[in-house]
Amino acid sequence: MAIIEVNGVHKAYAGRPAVDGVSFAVDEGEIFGILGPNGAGKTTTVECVEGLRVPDAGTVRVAGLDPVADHDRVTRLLGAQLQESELQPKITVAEALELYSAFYPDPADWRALAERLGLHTKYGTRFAKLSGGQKQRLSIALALVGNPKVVILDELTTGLDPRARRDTWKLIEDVRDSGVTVLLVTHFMEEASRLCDRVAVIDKGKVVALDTPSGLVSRAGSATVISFTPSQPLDETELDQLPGAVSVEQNGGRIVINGTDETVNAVISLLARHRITAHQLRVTEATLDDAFLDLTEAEQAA
Ligand SMILES: Nc1ncnc2c1ncn2[C@@H]1O[C@H](COP(=O)(O)OP(=O)(O)OP(=O)(O)O)[C@@H](O)[C@H]1O
Repeated sequence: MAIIEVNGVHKAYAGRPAVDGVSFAVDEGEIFGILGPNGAGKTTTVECVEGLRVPDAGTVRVAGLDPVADHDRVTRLLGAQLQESELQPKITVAEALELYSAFYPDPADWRALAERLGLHTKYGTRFAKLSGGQKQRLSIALALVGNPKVVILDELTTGLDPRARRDTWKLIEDVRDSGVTVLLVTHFMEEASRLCDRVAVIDKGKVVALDTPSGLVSRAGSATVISFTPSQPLDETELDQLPGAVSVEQNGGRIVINGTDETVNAVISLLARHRITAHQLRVTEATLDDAFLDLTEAEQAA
């Protein structure tokens, strides 16, 4: 069942469209990613979901409620991550958790939450003295303190080192496993691949693709790249006719074929048939990075 429904949302700033007919639905219990280049309209979209911006056209529903007309009720269902600048540098971890839990009618036990997020040894530490990873954990704790059904996390791991980023991913999985739906805005392909059940790729205010991370990868024009240097020249027509081959390039004796798994098997049979040896045979799989570039490049070139 969809807990967030965004339908044909448009939002312009001073006549310039930032969000241009965006639609998607987030199912209860999933981690749904919004991925896109800078300025694509991701933040504006989630601000419409939070009721912080009013769409010029289209509708948004959170658990069936309008985030603008039913703002108070929606605020109780949604936990949003704070921007760093929204916390006073001198506030301590315990003070921030206690203060924010007082904003909600039915808050979580903030001490249990702090323990779950590994913040219980930092109660007396001022916000300004926390490490980047600890600040992120506090912002997640504050997003969860109101016992939300949905948590919205925007650029969660930007600026974190690889270990802190991985720790944060584990936390997000734990949050989802506890029954909270997660809407995650990210620039990181690895983060989207690892965490998200489904991803909407937004570019220039439009959803250019919506699929599982592996679905997006397999849609990329060239899911598998096969390259090798044959011991003897190969007939180009035969290469072009390989099943699944999207493109074949020959450069200085090296052959590079964009294709599929099926193409890999066909290349091996072709080589065996002609008794040709392949030197430095490499088969690489496309990643979400490739899919993202494929999906957004056409637009950039336009
Ligand atoms: N308050 C505003 N006033 C005017 N223009 C804005 C405002 N907020 C965003 N924009 C413009 O709207 C477009 C979309 O911005 P938005 O912040 O939604 O994109 P984003 O995908 O979240 O980008 P980023 O990844 O860089 O945070 C951009 O061109 C941006 O410059």
